[in-house]
Amino acid sequence: MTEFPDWLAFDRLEEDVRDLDVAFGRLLACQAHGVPALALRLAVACSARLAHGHPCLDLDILCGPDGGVPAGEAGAQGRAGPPDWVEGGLDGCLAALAAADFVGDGGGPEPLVLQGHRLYLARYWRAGRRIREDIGRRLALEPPEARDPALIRAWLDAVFTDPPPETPDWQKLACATALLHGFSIVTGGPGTGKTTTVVRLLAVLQGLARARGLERGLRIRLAAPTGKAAARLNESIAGALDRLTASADADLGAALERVPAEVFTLHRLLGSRPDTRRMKFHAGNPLDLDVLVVDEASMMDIEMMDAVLAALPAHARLVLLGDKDQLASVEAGAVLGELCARAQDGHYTPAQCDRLRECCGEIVPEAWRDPAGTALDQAVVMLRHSHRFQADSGIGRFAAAVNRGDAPDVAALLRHPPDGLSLVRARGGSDAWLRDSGILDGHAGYPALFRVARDERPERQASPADWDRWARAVLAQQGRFQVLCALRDGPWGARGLNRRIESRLRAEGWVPVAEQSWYPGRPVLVLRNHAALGLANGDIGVALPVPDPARDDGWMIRVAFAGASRDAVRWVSPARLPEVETVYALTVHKSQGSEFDRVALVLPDRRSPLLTRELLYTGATRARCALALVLPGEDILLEHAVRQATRRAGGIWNP
Ligand SMILES: Nc1ncnc2c1ncn2[C@@H]1O[C@H](COP(=O)(O)OP(=O)(O)OP(=O)(O)O)[C@@H](O)[C@H]1O
Repeated sequence: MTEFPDWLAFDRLEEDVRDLDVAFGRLLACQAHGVPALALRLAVACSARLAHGHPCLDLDILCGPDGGVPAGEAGAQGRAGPPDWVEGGLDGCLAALAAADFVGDGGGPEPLVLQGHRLYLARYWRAGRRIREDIGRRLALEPPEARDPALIRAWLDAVFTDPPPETPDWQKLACATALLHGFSIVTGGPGTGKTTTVVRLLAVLQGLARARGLERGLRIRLAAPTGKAAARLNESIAGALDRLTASADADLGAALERVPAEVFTLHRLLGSRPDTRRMKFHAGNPLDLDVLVVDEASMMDIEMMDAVLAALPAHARLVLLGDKDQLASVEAGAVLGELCARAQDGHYTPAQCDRLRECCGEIVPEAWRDPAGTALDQAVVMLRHSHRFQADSGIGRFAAAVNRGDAPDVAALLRHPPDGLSLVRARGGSDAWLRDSGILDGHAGYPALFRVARDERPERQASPADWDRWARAVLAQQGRFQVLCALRDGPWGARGLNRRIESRLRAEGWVPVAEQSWYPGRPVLVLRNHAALGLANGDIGVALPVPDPARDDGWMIRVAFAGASRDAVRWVSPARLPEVETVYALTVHKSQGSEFDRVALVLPDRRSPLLTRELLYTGATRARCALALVLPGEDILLEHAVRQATRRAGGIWNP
């Protein structure tokens, strides 16, 4: 085996260099001849950046004042200037890469690609290029439904009958925008009406398709990145359909009947197979559909976006829904964030404003107009009015202040918390915070979960439907309250908190003795996809006792998971479950796509690069009614988190 040259000193890179990254560096070093050590180190750093969600190594950031510390960490480490191993600054890096035969311009077989000042692994560069080209083609497409503005207007007026909560009616504008383009995005914070808007859009699309003689209607599919997000979208689509159907005339009623409520996970939609990256549906075997709506699109990474676009027929529309301000996917590429980078200010051209006015009667205000707007700008609409939070609601105000990076406002809100918001200090080794934050509350906290599991349990001879009903009640209670945290490890991470909460629940008599790991009421988190069981990474189930005549005590434990439709329950034997862990505390990352009535958001007691503005915002907006912020450390940690916006290297939409 070739000796690993110690002059490369990858361990001095000050990156979170993984074994995988070093192995990549070794491979390049073995094959390279006369290549500067700096080029190899940059290649290893580029590979290491992927673990932080960056699809590329941005040399301007690396050589800039923050010194290339992974996004958001510069302040935490207080370092100024590039790291020591970057010899000769930006010019030195560019010269080293120019001399490396493993770096190309994307046209050849080289494993790395340099574009301007950004270094990519070729695989991600190619995926980014395919995404740009595909979205560009769909933006240029004029869908058949877009050709008759008067008919569009008639249909939009038929579905938007309530007085709008704001002027202009951004939901109506979002519908019109999505009708006019083969690719569109509706972004907005929690409860801004993304689902409501898309149900109206789909009804209008079906109405317009029928009007142009397409009797079979459009083939529409709804999807979301995770099972949890898919289940939630299924519920809210079904609710929105019910509400619209209640006041619909015959034409609208017929169109609504053709709007599906079933939601697929993206993996299921694409036909993912175990142990291979290849999907059943791809460019050579495209999906058979006309419209695809993907919710929670902020969770889509670059590879998933690439796979979805590839599998979508050329004529099909893609509508992405999501909150651009949420945490991006853990994998590389904040695709939605990049695509929505200019959404805040609209940038609609005069021609687009005229078209929108013709199609929906709404006038885009001057502040959102821009004669230099791009094709992508015209296809993105940001909804701004939350129907979930009143203007004075604690959660809404807190989330908005965090999103603005307004640390003084966040501090002021926590000094005099409005309804729905509370600050709980966890100090001096005392467990009082467990009670103060609602975790031990008998009506709303975890004891309520055990109470429903114990008190509402059916009689032994009850019917299967009764057992399912009970399981649904337990799962509904599980969805009412959740402890969230920033980290996995450490006393204030998910692992430490789970142990602490479980032992406290044991002390209070809810959880049985330590040896009994599968006890009634134990909530568990699935850590791996399991296609055969229909379980996805991130699904949460609850262990419950059900009758088993074959056993001496007459009972066995099964884990109940919510099924695909509203009343369905999947019962799984613990022995068949893939990797799971107890989940009294869930990381904010894993909670994406879920919502709870009440949330206790526990911060760590020291600074962490993971504790960012996006994480706080995402955690806070998982709560519908009440948010308790638990602070075990100094207030300054919260201030740092609010100021620490994730700075991803971008590089997908504008390489
Ligand atoms: N124009 C509107 N007028 C009145 N109520 C509305 C309107 N739009 C949405 N709502 C209500 O606001 C709530 C949230 O709407 P919706 O679920 O569509 O938002 P969302 O952006 O998809 O939310 P999230 O993704 O955070 O779940 C629903 O109860 C819905 O009925």
